[in-house]
Amino acid sequence: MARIRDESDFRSRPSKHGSRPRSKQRPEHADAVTGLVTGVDRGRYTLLVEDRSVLAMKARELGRQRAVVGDRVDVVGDVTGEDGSLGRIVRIRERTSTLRRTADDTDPYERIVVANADQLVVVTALAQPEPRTGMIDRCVVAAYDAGMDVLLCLTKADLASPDALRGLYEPLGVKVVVTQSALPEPRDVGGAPQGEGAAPDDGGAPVAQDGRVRLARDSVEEVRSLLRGRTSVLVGHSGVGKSTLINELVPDARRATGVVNAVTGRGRQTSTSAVALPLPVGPARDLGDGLEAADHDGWVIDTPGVRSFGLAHVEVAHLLHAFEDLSAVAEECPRGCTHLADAPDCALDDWVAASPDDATRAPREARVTSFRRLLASRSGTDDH
Ligand SMILES: Nc1nc2c(ncn2[C@@H]2O[C@H](COP(=O)(O)OP(=O)(O)OP(=O)(O)O)[C@@H](O)[C@H]2O)c(=O)[nH]1
Ligand SMILES: [Zn+2]
Repeated sequence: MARIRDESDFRSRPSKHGSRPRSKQRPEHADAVTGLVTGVDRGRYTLLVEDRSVLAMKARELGRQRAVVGDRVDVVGDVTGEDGSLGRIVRIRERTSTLRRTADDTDPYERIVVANADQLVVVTALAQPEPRTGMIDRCVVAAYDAGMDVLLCLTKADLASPDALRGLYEPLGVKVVVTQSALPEPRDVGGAPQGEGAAPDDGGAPVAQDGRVRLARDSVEEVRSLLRGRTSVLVGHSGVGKSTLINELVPDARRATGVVNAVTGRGRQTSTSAVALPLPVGPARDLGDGLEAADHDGWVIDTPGVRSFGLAHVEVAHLLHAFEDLSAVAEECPRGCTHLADAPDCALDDWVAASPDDATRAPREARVTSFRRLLASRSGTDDH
């Protein structure tokens, strides 16, 4: 069978300096199998290979290349997934997308956060904590720059209205979905509320065993329908309800992340590593003991450590390409135009001014204003 040559052909040539004989498979890695990186923790990778969870490390020949969650990799060695087994990652497949963030105060490196994802889900509470548009803007910029779609998931709609935020982001083509806590269930007269889903005595929203509120079922299923068949990265500030949502979408999240925990031997997953969870096709599905490929339809990637995106690496021209209409208009801009509100003779202003009627002007204006907000957020200082 013909085999495509790639960099591993080069890397596995015998060294001029060493005379150590190569093992039989090494030059070709003909026995390599493909896996999906679902977790990374301190140099140990959790992979899904067929329907097995396999632990692996990087082969030396990968050099400084780093695999990240979402990567497809070729792995050799012990890929049984049995206790104590360890495979070796010999190749990282070409990525269809890379979600990056620039170095910031707390992290001096530019990092690829996740590979091969096609949707960024920005989880934002409508209240408690108050929404921060600066953070949402930066997420939108990072996603569009990576060629990913954005889904804005507005939580806690039982506490505040989503209308104002919709108005800010729908003009940018951002899809918006709204979740809220479940209404209190009518209680049996004389019967004490019991177990999961039971209403607390104050008549507030039902609370799960872990103390979190239960979410309205239809709102969770609407989110699920928007995640189906896709690889989605969820980001959000602490307290916005991201874990609550993930637990409802992937009831086995804890068991699934247990795969990662087994690696470190610690009770909890580290707070800085992303983890990919298989999205069950429906609410009642149980994944069983393993990550059964047939039982899921899409991946939900949780990023506990990512609270913001440094965007210094994002170029204006590249970002503009995510907006076809604005990109065409901006062809008429003076050279070096920043396209910001104070830019002289920016064609975006002419475009709004040239609206044939009020019904056209309002959405054009909203789109330009929102786009300029995104541009301004690249500085990374606009944290409100
Ligand atoms: N009223 C209301 N409260 C909610 C809703 N969703 C989540 N909460 C509550 O908000 C609080 C924070 O939710 P979490 O899911 O822990 O938030 P998180 O974003 O995962 O935050 P960290 O765990 O700090 O990363 C919890 O007390 C939840 O019960 C909602 O739709 N409505
Ligand atoms: Zn311009």
